[in-house]
Amino acid sequence: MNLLDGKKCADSLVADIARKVAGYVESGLRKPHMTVILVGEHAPSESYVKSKIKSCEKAGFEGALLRFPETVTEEELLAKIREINANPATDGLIVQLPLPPHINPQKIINAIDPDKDIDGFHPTNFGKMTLGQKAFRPATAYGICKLLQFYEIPVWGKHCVVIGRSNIVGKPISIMLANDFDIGNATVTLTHIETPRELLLDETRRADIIIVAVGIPGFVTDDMVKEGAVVIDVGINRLDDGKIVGDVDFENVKGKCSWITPVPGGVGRMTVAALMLNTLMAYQNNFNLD
Ligand SMILES: Nc1nc2c(c(=O)[nH]1)N[C@@H](CN(C=O)c1ccc(C(=O)N[C@@H](CCC(=O)O)C(=O)O)cc1)CN2
Repeated sequence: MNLLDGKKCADSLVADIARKVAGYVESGLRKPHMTVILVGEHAPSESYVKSKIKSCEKAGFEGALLRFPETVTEEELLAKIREINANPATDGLIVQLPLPPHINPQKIINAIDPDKDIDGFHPTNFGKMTLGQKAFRPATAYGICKLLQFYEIPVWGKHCVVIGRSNIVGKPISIMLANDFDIGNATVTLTHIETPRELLLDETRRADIIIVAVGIPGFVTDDMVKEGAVVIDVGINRLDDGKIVGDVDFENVKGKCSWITPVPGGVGRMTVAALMLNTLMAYQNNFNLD
């Protein structure tokens, strides 16, 4: 079993970005700028946002965190988004999810200028990504592709089974793996927690690559995995004792895999690195750079 080290890969990507940014700044351009909107006091979101701002510093970006109380109205949030959309000094804007129940997340995402939508969640970017056009790609899915590329894990012609159909992970990674550009050309089955158990087992036991994002600790067990498979765990589950575990029963599954991501230290790290790649792209688009 080999570990897919998300920290190592993310550090390498961010160091590459920092070198490029240093060159742009030396030539007289301003730094890339990312704005993060955080609503409320959701503890995991606090930690993710902190790591995004820290990563901005490492990449040579300016990162601004805008905090709103839990009670902020949808209209107040939309007004702030419109203001940032109109500000040419901001290259990328994200609204950290989840949002409080009184705010419709899709309405918020739809309000972000697609040219600043570094999360790649806006329907324009999602559609372009699906059609194979240049677009911001959802960061977790993009990060998984970068991790597979970093470790030179072949995807072409492989049978991939994705478990979980969320808009931010399951759907985009299925599309990206199946597309005939980028990392793609895999044969992909998209399953989810409603998939009948027998059907799910039938698929996962034949899978060369399993990607799971269901938010259920230990969901993927060793009997579901073929010898030599690659297992990508997107889950981040906080147990009562404070421990963070993924959706894979890591201790029992690892012996069967050729490659596996740890949690923490796997896909989560790549999510933040891929967001930095998208921010760099937004900046390069703004200044017509390569
Ligand atoms: N606007 C967005 N909201 C959310 C996204 C997103 O991509 N855009 N994804 C998730 C949360 N997320 C990024 O925002 C995220 C999740 C996990 C990690 C991470 O580094 N995890 C660490 C462990 C975490 C810990 O110790 O607390 C790891 O896996 O090593 C980063 C970002 C939902 N919301």
